Amino acid sequence: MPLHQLDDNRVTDYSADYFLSGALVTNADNVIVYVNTYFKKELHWHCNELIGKYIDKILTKSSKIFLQSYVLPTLIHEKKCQEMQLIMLSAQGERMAVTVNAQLDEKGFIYWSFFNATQRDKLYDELIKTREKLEAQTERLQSLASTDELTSLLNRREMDYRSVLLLEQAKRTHRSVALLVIDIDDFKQINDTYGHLEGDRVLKELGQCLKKISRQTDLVARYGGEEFLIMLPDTHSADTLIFCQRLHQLIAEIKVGSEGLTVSVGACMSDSNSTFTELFKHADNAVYQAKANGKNTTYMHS
Ligand SMILES: Nc1nc2c(ncn2[C@@H]2O[C@H](COP(=O)(O)OP(=O)(O)OP(=O)(O)O)[C@@H](O)[C@H]2O)c(=O)[nH]1
Repeated sequence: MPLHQLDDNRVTDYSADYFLSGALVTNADNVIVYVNTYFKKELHWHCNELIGKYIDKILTKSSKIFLQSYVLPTLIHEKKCQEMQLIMLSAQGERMAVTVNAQLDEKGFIYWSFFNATQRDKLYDELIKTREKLEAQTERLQSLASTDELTSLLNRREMDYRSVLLLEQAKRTHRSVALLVIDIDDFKQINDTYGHLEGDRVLKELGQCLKKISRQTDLVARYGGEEFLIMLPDTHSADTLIFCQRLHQLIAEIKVGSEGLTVSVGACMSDSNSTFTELFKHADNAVYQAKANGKNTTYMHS
């Protein structure tokens, strides 16, 4: 324990034992030659259990690997290493997260200081948990803001947003896009006859059916009460009509009483100048035409 004599004969003890951090010295063979009493007080090591042993003794397996692969080479190269994160072991094998600074002298001795980082790690863990919670909440809010509650399809706002992006992409790649407006036939009558809950069940099943028939890249939305939209990228008019035929067949499998559900579909194809507003207008007019043609059919805008 070094004692320092002041000019006026007062003796002041500046021992490293008073520091609230571990101080340790290793020689050129990585053997411990000095430890302060922090190792006894906080980690319950007896001095003689450590002096003469390799520094590995107080480190976990992964910290030993880090020591050999990074810390020692860095010390040789740069003479010092700062704020490294290691896990130290107590005499009973308990783990303690530590921040380590180390300095190499010209004789090969390394002067290590270990700071307890448990509190910091706890705080860090809490911050990570809080961030994960916030991310999950944000995801949920984003999903709520973009999907229709009843059918889980895209809602109108999300469809308006995504359709513009999809059309821009189609223009860049010179591909055509089909827009379908799907309107349930006589839905008011379904509600009036079977009640609103049954009407909701029909909307839900139709939503699932549209999702099932569509590709991952298609946009499928509930756009209004009983009006649905599908946007098919990279699709030509012949394929669109085949798609609509299948759509009518599949939708007929949804039963309302003893009858199969029917829809009227208005379809239109994009060209290189189409905007979503124009396409929607054409497809919407086409639905009216399909209704005027007796319902349960598709009308393609030309
Ligand atoms: N159950 C239920 N009904 C809804 C919902 N949104 C809208 N509707 C009903 O959908 C019906 C639409 O009726 P109309 O616009 O007259 O259309 P329609 O009866 O399908 O007639 P056509 O379009 O000519 O075939 C109305 O009765 C609305 O109340 C909903 O979320 N749930």
